[in-house]
Amino acid sequence: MTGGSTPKDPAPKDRASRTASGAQTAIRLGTRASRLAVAQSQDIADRLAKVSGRPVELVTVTSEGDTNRASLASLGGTGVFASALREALVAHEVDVLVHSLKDLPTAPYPGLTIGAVPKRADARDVLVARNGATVETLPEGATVGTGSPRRAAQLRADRPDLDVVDIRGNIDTRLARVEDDLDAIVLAAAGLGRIGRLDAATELLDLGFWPSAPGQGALAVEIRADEDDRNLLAALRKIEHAPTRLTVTAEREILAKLEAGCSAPIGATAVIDAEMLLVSATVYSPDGSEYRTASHAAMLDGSAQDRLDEALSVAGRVADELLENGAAELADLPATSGPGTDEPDTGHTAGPGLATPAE
Ligand SMILES: NCc1[nH]cc(CCC(=O)O)c1CC(=O)O
Repeated sequence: MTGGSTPKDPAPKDRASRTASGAQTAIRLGTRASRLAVAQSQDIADRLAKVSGRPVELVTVTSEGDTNRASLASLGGTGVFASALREALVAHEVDVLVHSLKDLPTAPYPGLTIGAVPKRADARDVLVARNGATVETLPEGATVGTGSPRRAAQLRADRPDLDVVDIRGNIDTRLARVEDDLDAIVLAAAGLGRIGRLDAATELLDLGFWPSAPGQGALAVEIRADEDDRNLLAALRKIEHAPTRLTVTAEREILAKLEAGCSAPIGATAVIDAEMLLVSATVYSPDGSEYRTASHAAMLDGSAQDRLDEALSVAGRVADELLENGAAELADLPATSGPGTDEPDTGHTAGPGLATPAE
């Protein structure tokens, strides 16, 4: 190397939490522009600012899922919302992303990792109906909107007389349909709560009969896998909620094992009760006429890693039992092989099971 006398401006790959002059560097949080995305991003930004002592600035990133009016299914898969954000993260344009965990594909994304899973909000779905109706009191043949095959199957399982209508759009758009042309819609309690509209709910749907999407109500804070900003890493550890990480890991493992996308007709619920992890999942036929449920439990002890391994193992048993009972055929999932033919994790990155819209 021939020593140049005037060093160029160093352009470090990773920014330190302070500049050379001692000023604090802002943490840049990439977000979609939707009301829900901004609400949950701002919530995490506020918490990160508090625990890191640094400013956190929101950077809006537009994705195809936001601009394309076509049905999400035609956009070719899960993660349509996440991909533009993830590209910005990989390119060092932002430092953290906040995702709704249930919209995030289970396959790992090269170069990125989930830096924190904060405490989960309500995992339940809610009914928003005219005249304060509940599922039970909806009039015969009432129209109920949802874009989720799981919710459609659950509604049909309970009330075969209902007219389930496929709807799209953000939460405000969907709420407006109840004023407009529908008798009711089904939404996530967490999303409604985050935009301050939980008052619109006319019934909270019990997870026992209405298990919600794996990871529903939880957020994932994504960072670069090689992030070396120690202040940021410490801040993420402070907003991490270990029981949530554990339960959503179990729920998402079932989705991965069934090779299902985020809108497959699958509900999953994991809870921790007095150090006991209970994991159960239900897979529906699209018309709701049939379903399979499996549940397993285990005591949790040992290190955080032991507990995560146990969660994965319990979830694996749930998935295996569902497959043994024909869940893949029932819901038309690609994972028709059943237990015992575990291939190296190749099936999760592509295939028809992933080419499905977000809920
Ligand atoms: N795909 C839409 C979506 N993604 C995340 C939420 C909010 C709930 C959550 O964060 O789990 C919603 C709205 C809904 O399902 O009603």
